[in-house]
Order: sequence, then C-alpha cells, then structure tokens
Amino acid sequence: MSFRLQPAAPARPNRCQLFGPGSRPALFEKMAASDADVINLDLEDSVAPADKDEARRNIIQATHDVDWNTKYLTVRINGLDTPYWYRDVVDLLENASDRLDQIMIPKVGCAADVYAVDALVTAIETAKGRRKPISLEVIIETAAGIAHVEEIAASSPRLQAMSLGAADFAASMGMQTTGIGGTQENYYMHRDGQKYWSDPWHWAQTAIVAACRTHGVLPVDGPFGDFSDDEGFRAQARRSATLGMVGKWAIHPKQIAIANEVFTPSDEAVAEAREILAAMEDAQSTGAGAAVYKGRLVDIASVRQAEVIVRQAEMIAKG
Ligand SMILES: CC(C)(COP(=O)(O)OP(=O)(O)OC[C@H]1O[C@@H](n2cnc3c(N)ncnc32)[C@H](O)[C@@H]1OP(=O)(O)O)[C@@H](O)C(=O)NCCC(=O)NCCSC(=O)C[C@H](O)C(=O)O
Ligand SMILES: [Mg+2]
Repeated sequence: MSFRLQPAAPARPNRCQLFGPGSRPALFEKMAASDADVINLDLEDSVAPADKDEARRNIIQATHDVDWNTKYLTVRINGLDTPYWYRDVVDLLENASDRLDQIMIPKVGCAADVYAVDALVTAIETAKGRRKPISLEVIIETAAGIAHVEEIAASSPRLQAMSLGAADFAASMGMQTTGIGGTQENYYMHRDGQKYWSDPWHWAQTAIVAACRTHGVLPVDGPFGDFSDDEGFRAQARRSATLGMVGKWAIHPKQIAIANEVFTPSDEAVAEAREILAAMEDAQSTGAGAAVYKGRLVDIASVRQAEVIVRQAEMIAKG
C-alpha cells in the first residue's frame, strides 16, 4: 500500500438504483415500495422538455408526501449544457424536504462541472439553513468524462457514487451500436470459424472502478436497456461485480431482484471467505505467512480479498 491510504467508500448498500421519470408520479409509491437500495427520480432524459417544470414539482412534492422508508433518495438533474440544471438545483434545494439525500449530475466531463454544482448546492444549503448536507453522484457517459475520470472522482467531498451511462457513452464515443450495455453483436474475436464475444464496456468500467477506489467513491454500473433479457442483465451485473462495482441501475422493476442477488455476496462466497480468514489465522499463529486452502495458496493478500466479501455482506445485512 502507498503511504497514502486508500479511503473507504460510503458504507451503505447501493446494489440497485431504480430509475423513474419525474413526469410519472404514479410510479413513485411503487418505487418506494420496491427492494431497490437507491431511488433515482429523473429530471433529465426520460422527461420531455415541455414536462420539466411539472416533473420538478412532482419530485419536490414526493419528497414531502411519499414514505421513502430507508431508500437513498436521489434526483438526476439536467446536464450543465442545458438551460434547466440551475433551476433543478435551486428548486430542489429550496423546496424539497430533508428526505432528499443526493443529486445526480449527468454527463460530467471534468472536475469543474462538479465544482459548479457543489458551489450552488453549498450556497443554497447555507442560505436556507438546510441541516442535512446533500451528497452528489455523477454519471460518466462522455468521452471527456472517461478521459478525466480520476479528477472527477477527486472533485468534491460530497461525491459518493459514480456510474457508467452506457447509452450516452456509446453515442459520445461514436460507437457503432444502439444497444445499452451488454453484448454487442459486432464486438467479437474470430478463430477457427467461431465467434467469441468480448465486452466493449470493460475498459470504461475498470477505469471508473480504479478512479473510485482511489478516492473513496462507490463505482456503479449503469443501465441495461433490454429489460426482457434477464440472463443478459445478470451476466452484465456479474461482470461488473467481479470488477469491483457495488451495484447496477434498474430501468424496470424486473431488474431489481437480479441486481440485489448479484451484488449481495452469496452464502457460499461468505463461508469461503470466512474459511480463508480462519486458515490464515491458524497459519499466522504458527508464524507462517501463507497457508494452503483447498489446494491453493492463501496469504495476507487473500485475507484482504476475503475481508472485502465479509465486509460487504455485513454492511448489506445491517442495511
Ligand atoms: C421502461 C418503462 C417506460 C416501462 O414502463 P411500463 O410500460 O409502465 O412498464 P410495465 O407495463 O412493464 O410495468 C409493469 C409494472 O411495473 C410498474 N413500473 C414500470 N416502471 C417502473 C419503475 N421505473 N419503477 C417502479 N415501477 C415501475 C408499472 O407501473 C407496472 O405496475 P402495475 O401496473 O402495478 O403492475 C418504465 O419502466 C420506465 O419509465 N423506466 C425508467 C426509465 C428511465 O428512468 N430512464 C432513464 C434512465 S436510463 C438513461 O437515462 C440512460 C443513461 O443516462 C445512459 O446514457 O446510459
Ligand atoms: Mg445518459
């Protein structure tokens, strides 16, 4: 480990972020009653320009009226290149109840984007005497966002989470696909007459995970558009969890249970992690720095790996 220790990310469950348009208030009670850890009420792309004002009013009302229970309640504002975003922040911070936890900033391209929102949030919080500080989350979904991902991860002490937005990311990168996440037909290797599909999102995900882990931010996988494809969603979520992401968006309630299952360490994984910890404790009590567990080497690094799984399971169990 470097002399500079790796900060811990916020210790709260973030296995599934359920999205719903701010212009469909009929969905809010259903979202609140769902099993998602995080709720993202949207003011951005799922809301038509003519509906922005009403969507803002719906969301503010819902922070007062809906019982969000233990959900982490987030609102996605409009991008900083639009005329809507400042009004989103001002109206929310001046009128939403203290139930509002977080603001999500889409299409962040550099640290200054986060700085601008942070400055506005800070001014309104102070002016209005809001007691609960609002946290921020960002979406990396442009070429600039991924090019500046580390400075974005370091941009504000309010920053708690960072997602990959596959649809806008693909558009910004000029990728030849209309798919949102998952396997892309033309992204394959070819050998001996066989196609082997690869993962075009992998490199962006690992860049996000590295930036987040360096700065104590939760790395999250974004949307998987084909909500009829459960196994495609599960495979994408499993790849993300294996890479170190803590959760995934759901753009339809069907996806919540799969995300929760994948991002909760299984009983078998937790049992194995505990066995590794026990094996290493035995080894260390005899002065050994390594041991053999089920025919494979385990050492002090294995302890750190096992602790990740046990800590994750304990944090989720606590809620
Ligand atoms: C995708 C949807 C438009 C589908 O809505 P609908 O046609 O109503 O779905 P169903 O009839 O299958 O719904 C079945 C029941 O589930 C309820 N429902 C539907 N959606 C939600 C929801 N989001 N939360 C809670 N409950 C929901 C229906 O009311 C039905 O209930 P019942 O009648 O009682 O059985 C819709 O799901 C939707 O709007 N999804 C969210 C879209 C969204 O927010 N998109 C923005 C995020 S993705 C993005 O922005 C891309 C990203 O930025 C990037 O660049 O990658
Ligand atoms: Mg987007």
